[in-house]
Amino acid sequence: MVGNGDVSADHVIAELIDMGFAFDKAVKAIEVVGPCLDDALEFILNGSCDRARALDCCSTARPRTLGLRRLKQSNIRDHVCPSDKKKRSLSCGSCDASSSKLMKIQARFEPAAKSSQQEFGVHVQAAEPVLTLQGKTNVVQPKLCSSQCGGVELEWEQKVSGILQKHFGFSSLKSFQKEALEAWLTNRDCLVLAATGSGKSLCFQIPALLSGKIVVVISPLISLMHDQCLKLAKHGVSACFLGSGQPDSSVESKAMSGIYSIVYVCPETVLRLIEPLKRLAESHGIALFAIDEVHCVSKWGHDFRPDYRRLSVLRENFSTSKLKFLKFDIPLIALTATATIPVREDIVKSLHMSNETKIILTSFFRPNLQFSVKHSRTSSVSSYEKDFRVLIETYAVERRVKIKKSGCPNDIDEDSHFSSRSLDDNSSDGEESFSSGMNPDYDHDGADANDIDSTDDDSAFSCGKNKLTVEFLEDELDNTLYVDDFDVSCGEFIGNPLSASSEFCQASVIPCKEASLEQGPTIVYVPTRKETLKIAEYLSRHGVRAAAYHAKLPKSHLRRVHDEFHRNQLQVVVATIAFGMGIDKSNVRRIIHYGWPQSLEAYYQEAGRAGRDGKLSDCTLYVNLSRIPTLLPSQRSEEQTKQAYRMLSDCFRYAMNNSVCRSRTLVKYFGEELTNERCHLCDVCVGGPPKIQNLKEEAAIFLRVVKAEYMGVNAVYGESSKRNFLERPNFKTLVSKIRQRFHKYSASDRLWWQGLARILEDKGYIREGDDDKVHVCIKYPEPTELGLKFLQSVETLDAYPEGDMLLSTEKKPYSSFSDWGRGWADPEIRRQRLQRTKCRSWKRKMRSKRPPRDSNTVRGRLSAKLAKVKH
Ligand SMILES: Nc1ncnc2c1ncn2[C@@H]1O[C@H](COP(=O)(O)OP(=O)(O)OP(=O)(O)O)[C@@H](O)[C@H]1O
Ligand SMILES: [Mg+2]
Repeated sequence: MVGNGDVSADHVIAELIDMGFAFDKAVKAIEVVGPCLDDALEFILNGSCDRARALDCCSTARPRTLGLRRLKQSNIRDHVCPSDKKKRSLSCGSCDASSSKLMKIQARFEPAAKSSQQEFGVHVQAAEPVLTLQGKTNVVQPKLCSSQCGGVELEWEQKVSGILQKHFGFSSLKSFQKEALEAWLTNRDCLVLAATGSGKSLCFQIPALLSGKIVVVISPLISLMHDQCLKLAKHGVSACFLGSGQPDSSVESKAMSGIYSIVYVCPETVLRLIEPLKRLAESHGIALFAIDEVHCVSKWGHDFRPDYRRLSVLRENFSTSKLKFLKFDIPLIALTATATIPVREDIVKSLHMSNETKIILTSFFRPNLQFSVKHSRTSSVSSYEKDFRVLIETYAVERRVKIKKSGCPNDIDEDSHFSSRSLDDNSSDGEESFSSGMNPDYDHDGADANDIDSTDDDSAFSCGKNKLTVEFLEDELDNTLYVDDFDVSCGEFIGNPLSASSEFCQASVIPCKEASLEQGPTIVYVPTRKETLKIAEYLSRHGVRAAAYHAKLPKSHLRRVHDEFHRNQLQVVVATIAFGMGIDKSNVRRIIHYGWPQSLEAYYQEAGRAGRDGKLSDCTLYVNLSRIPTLLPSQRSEEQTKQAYRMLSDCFRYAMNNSVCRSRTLVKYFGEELTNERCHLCDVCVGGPPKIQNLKEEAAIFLRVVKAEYMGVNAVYGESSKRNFLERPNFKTLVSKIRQRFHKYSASDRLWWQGLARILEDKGYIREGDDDKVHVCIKYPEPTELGLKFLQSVETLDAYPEGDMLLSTEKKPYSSFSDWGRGWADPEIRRQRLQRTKCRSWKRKMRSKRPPRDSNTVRGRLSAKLAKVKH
């Protein structure tokens, strides 16, 4: 029928697809019930439809939207506001004997509104509000009072277990999830700190299903809310998201009238909706306020959002003192995977969480992630060639296998050059967003004398088949994707059947180092937008199905990347931090950080996208160990800048360290001591630390020079004078002095001394003299008492050389300016350098010979004008 060119059927299918239903589902519905939208809808949602009535209804001119509303509301309302029939009230004596805990737990299941049932006594359990697998309302009959049938705990655990099986396909709760539920059942606020991918979302999803009341979830990103709503719909739970990214204006009023079990909302919107939420609390009951990714509350966190800080209004407005119909303050649950100890304290304080807040702290350790750090300049195509060779080869093998299986190379070839093609497709709507709001506004590390990094030109960019315009070349840190930055086609999700082959069933294999990586996608995180495009283009050119992702790309492109990534159609996404929080795809096998992350929290958060199925996954950090990271977001207060530098410094130390297990360092950063000494997977555990060295002689020289300079300046200007500090030589000058005074070290590398200074600082022998600023690396070293004592002692200084120290001792053409000068004497070095200079001047010449700009574009006209002025 559908395939026979039936126009009305096609029309109905199109409408269904518009509503967000899958094509095959729409086709099947039409085949069964005929080309009637209402009946097709009923068939999809309820899994059945009276065929005779369907035919009858097709001839009735009933407004389509009304039909839809009737279906949705009757289905969902039925269980969101459980009717008298669905409840059993017990005022029996057996209940009187129950403990106070029982009373509290029972209160959980009462609707907040003063309903008629309340007059009959305490409800033991509300009907379970669930949608069946077919999307049909299904009310589980309430059970008898728990004290009658053997224990409250057993009662609710059984109930949860049923919900878990039915909706999510899991056999049991994880212990931290159980603890969080227990806290909620006893009306306590709760702060959950659990590893990425551990399953925090269930802690606030189950209460909605268990109580029949509404759970309001505050979430920072629209893409995250969208993903979660889609998943819930798949699991048969009605949910929606609200915010400026919500295209359907009716969803908000529907949510406020209690249609959805779970309402996701961005912080700005929840602040606006306080009054409607109060009415919702009275009419339907709000079971819980969940604040997801709660580290955004804290100024000390890596992703501070000012609106998150104002969420204390939830406690202020939804407490018994404000709302007389409440029996207890509506509990808050706050969840994050990346909060250091100061951040946790800040969260509890700023959200006005109660003094009895239950803190659930699980291990941050991810046993299936193998961490490693590699040195790379990360800025040139030659680095890409070196660093992405294995990745390209891996996917090439995958392609070959696919071609062999399908026997049709064309199918697969079509997918290459993905990123370029996708961007081209969107060029029209993307143009505006690319050219607006981009400030090349970040601190560059002043390349110092010893840095021999050759800056790359844009040749890699312009020589590709699909040229990218200059509008793509902005170089700013990405803004995190705020709610407004991402629009989605629908925001309303009604439960769909749970697929039998649930991708959420977790594998519980604990990988060992011998295991090899399975096939799966990769996310490459880069610090700037420009690099997302450069690298995606590079990978596409080498046959990898790769796409770029950053907040300023066209929304349609971002949507497509999300979509294709989740459907395994993309092999690599090259992204800024905008593709971080909440990406929950089970089989991500590799996370590559290509450049310095802004903090270890951000790093761990992004690395946490890997291996969510529990299988071995790789997290590699490629950074230029010869450069101090200084890339910071613009528009920060002085205090925030200091904090940002502190976080960068922690990152820098993490990468430089090569003697302590990486996982150990990472979890320690979040205040956890790994029970095992090592993870047995990271590069340090597998490759072992470098050879320990006695650095006494160098340490003594360094301390002596620092002491002499420090004393000298103090002697001239007095100890506490401001001038004293300004006159003090900085680290670079100190190294020059060492080179001048000690012949043995005349050709030594500054990087080596930088590593030594860090070791001395860690030991407490020197300190930073500049108290006004935070530096990633010590800038004005000052000797400490301990350092001066060490100078007098015969103590040795045994230490592992760090990343920069090892790098500086690796063979390289020259290690200092003097060596560089000497290099000209070597004919081979001279030839190479002259070759490079020739190449540069040739490129300059070619640039000047570029064809005239297109007079149809603003840029073209402007450059023509400029050329005129020059002449
Ligand atoms: N009890 C459980 N048993 C098995 N799998 C579970 C359980 N709870 C959650 N999961 C699975 O764990 C995965 C991660 O869940 P979720 O997205 O809630 O993680 P998260 O802790 O919020 O991670 P992130 O910090 O990255 O947001 C999901 O795919 C989910 O299916
Ligand atoms: Mg989460």
